[in-house]
Amino acid sequence: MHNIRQYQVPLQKYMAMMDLQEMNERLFYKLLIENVEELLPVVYTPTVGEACQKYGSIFRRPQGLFISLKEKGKILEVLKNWPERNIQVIVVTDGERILGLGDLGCQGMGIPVGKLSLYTALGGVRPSACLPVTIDVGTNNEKLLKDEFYIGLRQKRATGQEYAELLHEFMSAVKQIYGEKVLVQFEDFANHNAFDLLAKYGTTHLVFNDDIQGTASVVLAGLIAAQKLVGGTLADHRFLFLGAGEAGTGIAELIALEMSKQTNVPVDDARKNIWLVDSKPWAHEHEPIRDLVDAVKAIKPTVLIGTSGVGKTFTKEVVEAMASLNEKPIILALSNPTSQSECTAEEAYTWSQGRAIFASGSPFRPVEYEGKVFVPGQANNAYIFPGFGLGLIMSGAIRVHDDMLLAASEALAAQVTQENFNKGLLYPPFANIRKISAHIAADVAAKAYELGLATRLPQPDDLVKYAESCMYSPAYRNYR
Ligand SMILES: O=C([O-])CC(=O)C(=O)O
Ligand SMILES: [Mg+2]
Repeated sequence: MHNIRQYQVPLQKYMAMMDLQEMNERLFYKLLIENVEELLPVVYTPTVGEACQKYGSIFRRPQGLFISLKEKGKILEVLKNWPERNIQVIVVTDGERILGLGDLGCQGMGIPVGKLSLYTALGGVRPSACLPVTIDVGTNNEKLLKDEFYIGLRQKRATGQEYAELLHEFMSAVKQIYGEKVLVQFEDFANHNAFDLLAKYGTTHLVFNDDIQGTASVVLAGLIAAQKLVGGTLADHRFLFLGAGEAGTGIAELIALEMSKQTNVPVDDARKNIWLVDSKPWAHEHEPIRDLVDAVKAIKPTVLIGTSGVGKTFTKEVVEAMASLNEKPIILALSNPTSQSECTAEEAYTWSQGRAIFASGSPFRPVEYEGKVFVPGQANNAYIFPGFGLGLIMSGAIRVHDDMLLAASEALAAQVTQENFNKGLLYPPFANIRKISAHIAADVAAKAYELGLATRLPQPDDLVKYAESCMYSPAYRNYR
């Protein structure tokens, strides 16, 4: 750590950590686990975003498997080149929508690599069981196409049938070589492909989309926890979203599902409390409203959620309108990385005179406002997906079910202590993340057994203990 801390520039810390991962995997994970709050923003959001933008010029060795259009018809063979056979989790991207940064083509590889290192560090999945994959169908990023250091195919993105066939070959090959229980996590695909792939493979494969389902689960956990701060239940709230993409609609659907379970109302009725700016699938009867401030004034939401990928859209006017409507406005600025955040923590607290309950997608430092210190929560997907994946793996689940997402949200919300609430936190500190992941894994596994989707039988008596016993630990031995 002393060595890593010599670097002032986050990207240099990132490169030093990637070198360490390559050179001494055990030490990499030991550092990451023991210094998780300090290193998470280095190996993951926000620094990983910058790393992807500059991936070609900081390239050292391939850290994952690239599968390009040129490998069409040979994907099974390509997979066989990977040195490990016993794969449990694949994180795959096509690089079209990396965080809120757009199309980075092949340079998106930093995301599967980073997410899988969190599967290991936070969820205890063995490093050798993790496979990062980037599907290279080209890029529409003109700057990258002209960049001498670009590492991918220099062509416009393949779409339509050509795209679908490559993805289908990949999904079939993966099941053929690694079996039915391999978890495939889709990450940072563009909206249309993300929804299509999840719908298409959800019934035949064990698939999970972190941007839709993981984000939904982590945000729902924060909202369940927030009820302890503001009182009442989810059904007492009105939600307004800016951005109806993967995250926005994913969160909205999961909130509606949870509300409908809590209050026994049909999901369609629960949806009436949720509004998305510019959304077709969620359209309500209402005259058109042009901008967000007017939407806030007209809808009078108690919760404002930013999932647009566009920074600085929660302006002073917007936050002030939320604060004038609510004693404790809940404001979630979820777009990543920090540059795309809808507002900063400081803006949320200052413009609401210290009344906002705020969380963001990317980390912000504590803020002092009128002598009081506010610690912003981070609605970080890393709270959920590592434990969620571990729960699927340890129960031998063969499909993902929405009720498992609800179980994960409730498990995470239950880990927020009174002491955390006293500081205004909606999420527990990351320092305890392995314990949190074990609890999430246990509850997800329990749900898999309950739904008849688990294949590891008999069901262990104590699922938390069992989860802990499954977790990889980078322990050093004492030699005499
Ligand atoms: O990476 C994160 O922290 C959340 C995420 O998946 C994204 O923004 O695409
Ligand atoms: Mg993502």
